Amino acid sequence: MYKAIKRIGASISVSLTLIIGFGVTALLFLATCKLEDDAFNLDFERRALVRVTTLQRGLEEAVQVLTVINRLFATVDNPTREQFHTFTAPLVEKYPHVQAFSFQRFITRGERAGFESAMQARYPGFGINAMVEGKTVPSPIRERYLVVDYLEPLQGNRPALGLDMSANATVMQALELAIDSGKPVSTGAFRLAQASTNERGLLVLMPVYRAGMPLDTLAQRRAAVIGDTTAVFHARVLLQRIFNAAGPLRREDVDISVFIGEHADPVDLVYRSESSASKSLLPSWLGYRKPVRIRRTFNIAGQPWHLEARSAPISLTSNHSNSLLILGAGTLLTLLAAAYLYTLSMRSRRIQRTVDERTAELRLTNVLLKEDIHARQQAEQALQLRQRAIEASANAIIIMQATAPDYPIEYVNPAFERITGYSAGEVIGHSIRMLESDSGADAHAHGFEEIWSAMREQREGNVVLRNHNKSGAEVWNDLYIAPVKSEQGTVTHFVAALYDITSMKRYEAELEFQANRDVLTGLVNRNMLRKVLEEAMAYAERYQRSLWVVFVDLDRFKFVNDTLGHKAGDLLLKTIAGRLRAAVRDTDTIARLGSDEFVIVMSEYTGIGLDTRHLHRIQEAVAAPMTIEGHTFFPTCSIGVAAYPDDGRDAEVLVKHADIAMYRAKQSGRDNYQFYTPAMNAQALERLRIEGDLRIALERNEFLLHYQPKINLRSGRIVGMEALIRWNHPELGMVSPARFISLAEETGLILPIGSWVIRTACEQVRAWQEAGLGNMRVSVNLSVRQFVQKDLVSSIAKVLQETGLDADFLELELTESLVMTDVEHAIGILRELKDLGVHLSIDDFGTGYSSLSYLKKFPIDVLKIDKSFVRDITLDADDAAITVSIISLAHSLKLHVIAEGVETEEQLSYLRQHGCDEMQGYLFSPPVPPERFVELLQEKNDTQVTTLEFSAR
Ligand SMILES: Nc1nc2c(ncn2[C@@H]2O[C@H](COP(=O)(O)O[C@H]3[C@@H](O)[C@H](n4cnc5c(=O)[nH]c(N)nc54)O[C@@H]3COP(=O)(O)O)[C@@H](O)[C@H]2O)c(=O)[nH]1
Repeated sequence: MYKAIKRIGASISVSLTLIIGFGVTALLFLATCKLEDDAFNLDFERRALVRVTTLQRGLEEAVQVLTVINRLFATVDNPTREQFHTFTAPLVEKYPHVQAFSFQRFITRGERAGFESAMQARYPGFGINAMVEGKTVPSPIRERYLVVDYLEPLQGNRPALGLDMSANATVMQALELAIDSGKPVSTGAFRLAQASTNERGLLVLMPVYRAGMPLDTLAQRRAAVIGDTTAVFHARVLLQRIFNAAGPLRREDVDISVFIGEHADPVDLVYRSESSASKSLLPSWLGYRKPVRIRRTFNIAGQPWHLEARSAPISLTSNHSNSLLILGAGTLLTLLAAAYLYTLSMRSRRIQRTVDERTAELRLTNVLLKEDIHARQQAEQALQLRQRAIEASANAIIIMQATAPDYPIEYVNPAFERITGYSAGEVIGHSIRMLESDSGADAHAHGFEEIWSAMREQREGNVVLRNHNKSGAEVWNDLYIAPVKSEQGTVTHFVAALYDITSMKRYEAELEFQANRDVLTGLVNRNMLRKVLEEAMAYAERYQRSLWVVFVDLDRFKFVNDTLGHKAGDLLLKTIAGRLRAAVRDTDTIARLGSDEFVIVMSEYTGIGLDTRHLHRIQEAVAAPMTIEGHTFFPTCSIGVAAYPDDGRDAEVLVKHADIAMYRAKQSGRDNYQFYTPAMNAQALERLRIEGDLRIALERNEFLLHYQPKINLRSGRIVGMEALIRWNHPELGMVSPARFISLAEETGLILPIGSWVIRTACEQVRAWQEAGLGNMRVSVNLSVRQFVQKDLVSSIAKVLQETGLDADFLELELTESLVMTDVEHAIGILRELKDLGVHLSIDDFGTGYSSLSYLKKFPIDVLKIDKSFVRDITLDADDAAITVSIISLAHSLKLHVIAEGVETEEQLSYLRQHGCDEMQGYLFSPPVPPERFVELLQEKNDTQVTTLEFSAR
């Protein structure tokens, strides 16, 4: 853009220079031209006027001469031809511009012949002639002739001699004027007889009157006229001679046209002088200036003359030397200036171009330089970025020289120190060998061998290393090594990337742990147990050894869990896990299957046989008292054992059989161990069958209720009864609730079954009331599932309403563990039930860990002492003490207290002695069918019931 502007500027300056230069030059030229033209015009005008004056003077002079000649005739009467010759001869000589002097005489028709013959004597062949179409021919007969009589000089004018001029109107017209005026009169132009060409001439006439004749009037003059003296002028010659005679007027730069007439009528043109310049073949407009014209009209002898002087078409150079000089000089200067400027401009342009080229080159160089710098910067930035990236890398980067055998370290990044604990200063220059921890026994340590061999073979290598950092902590590293080659392809270095995969390994271990371990206790889980067991079986098979699968289940764990919560339960489980670990051999595997179920895999090894002492050790370990959240427990466990290969060759089968055996141990009163027998398997199968039958028992109406009386210990009367379900199985006979209630709980069948129980009990009691058997209260056991069902209260209200039993005669028995599982929730439900009007009783009281503070909040009516305390009440001081405490506690809380499982008089006596309110047990009656219960009512309540009577029954 800048260049273009400069170029335009240069062009403009040159153009301006040219314009101004030419403008000034033109102005100067024009001004000078004007001056020169003015001067020329003046000069020309002056010279033209000189010509006009010369012409005028010449003509006047001729007229003067004519006047002189005419005086000859006025002075001398009828002068002779010789006289005429003598008189005119000097005049002819003096005035060469006069073609001839003549005397023209009027001759009448009659005089013609005489005249002609007289003349013929002197001039043979003479005749009066006339001019016809330029030729002289004998004049026709006329009345009067005006004949050229005297003619001087004759030479050159002979054709005119004898010429009759009377036929020439021009001549005659002028003659008349001359006759009338008595003055010389010039004719117009006409063709002269003596002229060889078509050139014309003129005559100046002056009348010749007869001597002595009066001439005062016109008529006198016309009458007196005899002829005229004539000066004959050959117009061109006349004018030529006049002008020639003028000397200085002979310049050829003036074109002169002379017309005998008032205007420049071409017909009247008698003379034209052409300058040599006007004869140029060049057109006038081409380099010639416009001619200057001077016109003058003057009168000579009554004849108007018109003269036009025209400057010859001269070139601009003539008379314009100065202006042309100026023009030339100006043009030259302008051109020089323009050329100079142009040269300057061109030079400037050349310089500019050179500068531009240099600039472009420089720019290109600059661009290339910039690109180079940019590329370098980028390369540098890339290097820096890589350097920073390496520096910032979370992984250790190590660069080693490819110099065997040590391959010294040349560079380590900050992550290296973070991972290994070694600073750059500590390792640079040293072999990577220093990183190898002394862990020869570690299989992963062999990874370093792979690194060394990779470096020796100059190839890539990758190993996972379990190593130790500087402080000795275990670290897992994933180490990649790769050779770094020079441009020539020589391996100069090795670069190693050391990834700290310790966390990943830990996480893997964690995952593995979670996949195979029980999170709570850290023991092997069910999944891992199978693997361990399969390995152990394979080992046992290979070495023909025995193998035990020991199923350990804590007794009453559910109680702890339900009463103290999961946290306490977890603590208990962890404690038990630790105890089991301590109780078994290192080679034994302990697994936790869930809840309080543990499985121990015991293998027989050489010198380490399997016997029941191992089981005892487990029992003893578990049974050690433990205190959790201030509560002391004496946990026990039930153990089932299945032996490989006798009890199964499959891991699952073995565990299942051990479970069955454990179940049997539970049934056998807990805190014992049982070895699996095929019979147990049959029982387990039966359990499954019961479960199936249980689902249809309600529909088949196979359930019935037995009622166990509750006896007031003061009155000895039946004051109520507990409704206990019975299942009259079509094949198994009467099935105890102990065999199916827990199963019904597990399957959820307890809800419809429990609902049936409540309704049936209410109907029965209401029926008895209506039958007049008294207003006794019936208690019904409520399972956990029933207690937590949402419509419990409403469904009970509905049953009461539908059966018509007053709520006061219904008592709901809830186990201690049930209400202590979620105390706040339990309190809410209990209050609702209480609001309904039913009685509430805590069953199995004393077996759990009821908080007294909570107990106070429960809106309960009765505490039922568990039969396990009653059983040994007379044998075990603790049980006796607990029983007494419960009675005392109940009373202090203004609750009734009832003891169950009373079988002996001693028990009864003890309870009565310590203020127990009621009792229930075989001592009085087992649970009995309704009909029997009616009989009992009738039997017992109608008589005074005493202790003795109980014994007697
Ligand atoms: N949720 C429900 N549970 C019920 C229902 N019916 C019974 N049960 C529970 O089943 C368990 C076993 O009951 P059962 O075999 O009927 O045993 C009861 C009595 O027969 C027995 N008992 C009564 N007196 C004595 C005695 O002197 N000695 C002795 N060894 N046993 C005796 O005690 C059982 C009653 O116990 P409890 O309920 O704690 O009062 C049992 O847990 C029942 O609760 C039911 O309909 N729903």
